Amino acid sequence: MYHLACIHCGAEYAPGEIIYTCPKCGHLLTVDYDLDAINVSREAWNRRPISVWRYREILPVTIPPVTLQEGGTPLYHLERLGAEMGLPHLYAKHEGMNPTGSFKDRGMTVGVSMAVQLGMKSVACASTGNTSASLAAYAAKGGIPAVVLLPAGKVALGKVAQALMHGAKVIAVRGNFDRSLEMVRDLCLKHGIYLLNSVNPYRLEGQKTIGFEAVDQLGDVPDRLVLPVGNAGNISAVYKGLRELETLGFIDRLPMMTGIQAAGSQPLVQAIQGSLPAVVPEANPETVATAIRIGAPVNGEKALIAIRETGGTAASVTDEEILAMQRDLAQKEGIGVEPASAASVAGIKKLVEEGRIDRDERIVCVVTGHLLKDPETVIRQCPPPIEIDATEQALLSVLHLSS
Ligand SMILES: Cc1ncc(COP(=O)(O)O)c(C=O)c1O
Ligand SMILES: N[C@@H](CCOP(=O)(O)O)C(=O)O
Repeated sequence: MYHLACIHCGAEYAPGEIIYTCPKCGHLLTVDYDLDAINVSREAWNRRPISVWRYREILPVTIPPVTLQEGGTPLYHLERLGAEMGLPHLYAKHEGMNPTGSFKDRGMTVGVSMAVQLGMKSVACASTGNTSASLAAYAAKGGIPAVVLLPAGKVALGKVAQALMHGAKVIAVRGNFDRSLEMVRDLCLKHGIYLLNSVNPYRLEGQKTIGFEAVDQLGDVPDRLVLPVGNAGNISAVYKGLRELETLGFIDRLPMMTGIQAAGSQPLVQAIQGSLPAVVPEANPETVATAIRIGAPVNGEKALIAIRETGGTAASVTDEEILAMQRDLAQKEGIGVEPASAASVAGIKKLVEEGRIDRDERIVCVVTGHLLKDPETVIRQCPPPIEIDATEQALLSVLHLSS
């Protein structure tokens, strides 16, 4: 059993109400479960395959879900990079290994299932790319039409390709992501379309399972969980889920939630570092990590709570640091991620160099999206293939081998 609740005024709403913010005070909503009434054990969960749906008792979906077998992503021990940074217990949870290549699939399996459960006939989102790719795929699986609004010219090629191929109506807005989100929110409210951005509290329920899996795979609660932050939904979702595990008595402490933003787009970092009561939007966000090119994070209020309540922190990294870490992950660990995803590990490198974290911590960095999402940024960084004549001599010559 669950209901919707306002995180600010505490007003409660029936689970079937199609609302995204509190009608009384305008603040964000959350999904509140009656955790005392939930009959589940960790042993029962552990007997199920690791996936979003292992944790179905604390998810809102009651119908057979719209699923593409999301979750169950690998947790890698970053032995080489960890040794270089002096962090023996550094891990990466590779969310790029989800069906459409990002963590958004965890949210969309729940979000699109809820759209069906609530009888909605169409779905929409604004996106810097991954949300649209994921929504398009899950809407296709669920048999519902999808509309996606993208900031024109600012979305990585792989993501646009996915949204188009999965059959969404793709609209490029001459404006940034924040403006696109305003437009789609209006559209959904006025035209009865189901909004599946992270302001939808049900969608975030799916994303909280990243934290559950990290705990299950590590066999313990990490000391620190590090996420790249854009609209701030993911860090908020993971924190909420782990609070629920704590209330259930399945874990006895929470990790320090740590958010990393790009230097050109860091309103959450400024709020944390300046001890501000709220996130002040950045009017002109800019970064090579287009996934997190977001100036007005809609979940800022939730993210501030997640970081402050767990003694976590927030830091920013430059585009150069992001790209250097993207190459390091690829070339020293074999892990291919898109730029925004590398921000979490780049952030940890910076925090440890600045002496802001303990080297003995067990740290899980969430790397959020796959390398192939943004091939253009990869190609720009790497030397081109060496073209040769189709002869053995030419081949040996470029390899500096003699015949
Ligand atoms: C690859 C990637 N990483 C990180 C983020 C940031 O997640 P959030 O918006 O939940 O903070 C996004 C989207 O915003 C993303 O697509
Ligand atoms: N990176 C995101 C942007 C925000 O989407 P949200 O719905 O998770 O807030 C994207 O991929 O579009």
